[in-house]
Amino acid sequence: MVNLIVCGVCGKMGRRIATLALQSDQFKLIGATEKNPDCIGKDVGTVLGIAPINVKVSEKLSDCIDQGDCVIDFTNCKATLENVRCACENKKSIVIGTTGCDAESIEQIKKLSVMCPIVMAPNMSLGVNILFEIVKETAKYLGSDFDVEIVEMHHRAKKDAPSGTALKLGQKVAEGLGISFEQNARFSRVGEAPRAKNEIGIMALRGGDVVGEHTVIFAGDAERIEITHKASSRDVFAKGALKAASWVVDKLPGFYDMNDVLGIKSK
Ligand SMILES: NC(=O)C1=CN([C@@H]2O[C@H](COP(=O)(O)OP(=O)(O)OC[C@H]3O[C@@H](n4cnc5c(N)ncnc54)[C@H](OP(=O)(O)O)[C@@H]3O)[C@@H](O)[C@H]2O)C=CC1
Ligand SMILES: O=C(O)C1=N[C@H](C(=O)O)C[C@H](O)C1
Repeated sequence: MVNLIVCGVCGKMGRRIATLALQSDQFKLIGATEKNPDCIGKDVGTVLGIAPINVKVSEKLSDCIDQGDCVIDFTNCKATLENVRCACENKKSIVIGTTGCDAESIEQIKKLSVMCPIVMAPNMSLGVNILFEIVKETAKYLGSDFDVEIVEMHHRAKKDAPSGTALKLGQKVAEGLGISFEQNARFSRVGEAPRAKNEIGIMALRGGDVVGEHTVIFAGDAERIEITHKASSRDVFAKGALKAASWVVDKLPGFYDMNDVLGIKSK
């Protein structure tokens, strides 16, 4: 049984993770945090719309970390960094789903992983983690004669753009082609914008209640491959986050991703 703490429990992801954890016999939800003042201090069950569970929503992770084994964080990058620091100082494991972190923040999180085990992944669904490998292999087979464009669509409330998943898909394409992602990524093409060889285009669409859709287009002369993943429920991410929590809880300190959790060996 994993004693679990969910950070961002009143958010779209936090609610699903907490709800599924409460339905599972592998987890005991012993704590939760939130920034939204309408949630802080209330019983977690009450904010989830079920019977009270006798666990209050805290304002800070340090208020509830003691009894926890593992923390799951789906908040924002500033909060994530504070939560990683708190989890690692208290020798607890942490699963991070938050996206939109800059390179410097990710570097700080990696440094903290010498103190505690951390799983960080921009997408916790099985399908997208398989897609990462398919895309890398496809880029390797097709080579630079095929132009790669990545298109993602998410709900109107998403705060970061492009999605963390789209960025990682771009990195996988670059790995497959043996080129630098940073030097070849081209975001939201506008104006006079002829296509350079090896460019990896990334476009972000926002609207409605779209849970998460990613398409990678490989466009050649007179033929095109398009590979799409569509999530129609946040539960695919929430289940992946819980799987990561079960996996990471007894691991040694280190920085892990969903390939480690799912046992996917990247070629
Ligand atoms: N890895 C994956 O598989 C997935 C990753 N994500 C990522 O997860 C993150 C959250 O997504 P989502 O749930 O849709 O976003 P939401 O905005 O719905 O939820 C985030 C919640 O975290 C709260 N929060 C902010 N700061 C703190 C803090 N210091 N302590 C505790 N809680 C805090 C927010 O409160 P307030 O609104 O008051 O700021 C909000 O309730 C995003 O970065 C998203 O991209 C999403 C889906 C899947
Ligand atoms: O904010 C979201 O909703 C999602 N964010 C993740 C990302 O940025 O890649 C994953 C998923 O597509 C949903």
